[in-house]
Amino acid sequence: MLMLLFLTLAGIIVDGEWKVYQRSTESIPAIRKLHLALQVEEKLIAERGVSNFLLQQDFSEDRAMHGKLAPVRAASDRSLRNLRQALQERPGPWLAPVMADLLLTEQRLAATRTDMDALAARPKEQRDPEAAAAAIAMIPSTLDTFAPVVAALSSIAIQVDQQFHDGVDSAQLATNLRNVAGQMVSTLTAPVVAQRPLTAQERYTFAKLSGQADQLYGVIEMQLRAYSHKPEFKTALQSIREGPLGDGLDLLTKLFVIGRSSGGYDLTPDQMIASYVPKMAAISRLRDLIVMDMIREAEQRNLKARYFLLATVGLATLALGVFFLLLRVIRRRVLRPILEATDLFVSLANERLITSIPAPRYDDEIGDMMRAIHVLKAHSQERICLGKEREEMIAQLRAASDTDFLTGLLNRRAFFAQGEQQFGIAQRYRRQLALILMDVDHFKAVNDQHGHLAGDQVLCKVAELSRRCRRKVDLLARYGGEEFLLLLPEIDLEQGRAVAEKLRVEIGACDFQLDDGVSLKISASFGVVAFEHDDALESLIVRADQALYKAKDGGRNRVMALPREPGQDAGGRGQDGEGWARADEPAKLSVVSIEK
Ligand SMILES: Nc1nc2c(ncn2[C@@H]2O[C@H](COP(=O)(O)OP(=O)(O)OP(=O)(O)O)[C@@H](O)[C@H]2O)c(=O)[nH]1
Repeated sequence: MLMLLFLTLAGIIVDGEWKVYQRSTESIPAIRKLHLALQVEEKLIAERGVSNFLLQQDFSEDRAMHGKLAPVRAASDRSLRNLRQALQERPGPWLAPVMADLLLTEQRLAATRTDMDALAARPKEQRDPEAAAAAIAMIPSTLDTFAPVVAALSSIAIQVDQQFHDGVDSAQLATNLRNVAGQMVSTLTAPVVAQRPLTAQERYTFAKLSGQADQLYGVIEMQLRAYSHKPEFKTALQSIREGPLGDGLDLLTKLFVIGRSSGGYDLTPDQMIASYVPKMAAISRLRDLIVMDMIREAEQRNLKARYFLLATVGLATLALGVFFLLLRVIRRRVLRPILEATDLFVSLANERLITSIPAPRYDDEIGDMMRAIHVLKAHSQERICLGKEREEMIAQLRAASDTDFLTGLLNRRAFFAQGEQQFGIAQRYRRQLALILMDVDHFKAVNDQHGHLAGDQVLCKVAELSRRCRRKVDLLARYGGEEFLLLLPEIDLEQGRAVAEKLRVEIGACDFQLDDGVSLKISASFGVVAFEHDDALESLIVRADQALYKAKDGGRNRVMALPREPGQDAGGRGQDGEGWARADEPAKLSVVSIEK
């Protein structure tokens, strides 16, 4: 967005300078075209003067007279050609109407020349005076046709650069002055040729023209005040004052005075032309001076505009470069680190500590922030480690508090905690649940004969064998000393008995290898009960204990499965052992006892 704004601003400035440069470039050809048009005007005025002069003479047979006409016509044609060529160089929407006026001028000029040549071919006395007057009048009308071309080119030159307003006006006024001066001498040509007094019309025209000449000069002088410091302008104005409006005008005024009375002029028409016409060149020189000065000025402006344009483009490019560099630095040193920091904060918040934190590149605020994130990450890591350690410790403590330190089985506390759950399910949903209480037989003797450590080994082995016998859902615990508990969900009394029997067989079949190389054979007794309307896990254990007692009492190494008798309450060992039998005897009761 910032970049767009900058580019727009730079574009506007460069575009402004480009327009100034373009205008100044267009200005030079526009002034040149106007100059060529003013030259056409001058040549047409000159042709008019010579034509007028010749029509007063009898030159049907005079080759020399024809020789005077040809160069002025050629000059007119050349100037028209030059203008036409220049106009086509840089065409624009203005070209079509200007070319149309130019064509009309050329057509009128050609028609005028044809008429004039037809008249001139006859001896002077045979010429129709009206036709001669009409032919003479056609040349000014050609000038009138050409006037729009000059006006159009003047306004184009001014439009391109308003600064040239005075210069364009002055050049036009100079051409007008040249025209008026030419007309003045033309007015006197006929009377001087005929050596006759001036007609009233001629007197009026001359007086009017001489007044116009004075006025035009005055205006030109005023317009050129800005150029008064330039000596060449001073000289040019002075030569007009001294030439066509000085000696020249004095001569014409003298002839005018004679023409008002006698008409006896003391000079020939040729002498008059030769004395006056060359003086008119001073006016054309002033016009050319004005035009050349405008062109010089336009060229200087064009050069200046080019320098400005180049400087603006250069500065804009430089500024753009600096701007890009600045943006890069801001992006590198501020924006990117902030985005990185945001990602890092999010990572830290989500405890994704594997995200690496870039090392701070600079010793600035962003660097401080990166260092702070490093510290934050270290703290988070520490906190998470501590948390993990704590959880592990809790787990270890929990495991330790639930586990029997010798056998690794559940201890009595954990058995009750988890067993209550199973008992609750059985009680609530009337599910089957069996409990086996196992006691190693004559274990005291093992301790006594082989030592306490050997006793521990035996207990560990019994625990291992028990582990192999149980399912995943069964709870196996060391109840205390050499007693073990096995709680079997979804198992009835008979199935429980079978499990106990299997375990009894396995223990009996096992060789208990002691560290001292002695191999022992041991047995265990089992009390088995199943859940039957018991109101607590303890009562189930009590009943299992009773069954165990009966198994011990029955001779050990046997399984006693004891169903709950109607109305039986929890009781301890020492109750009547009635109702159990040896396994090898057919069971008389529902109690089954197996002895190896
Ligand atoms: N090595 C060892 N001995 C233990 C441990 N806990 C209890 N005892 C011993 O186990 C013996 C249990 O003996 P008694 O209760 O008399 O029973 P018994 O010798 O197995 O005889 P019956 O149960 O009647 O077959 C005691 O001598 C206890 O000291 C233990 O963790 N390790």
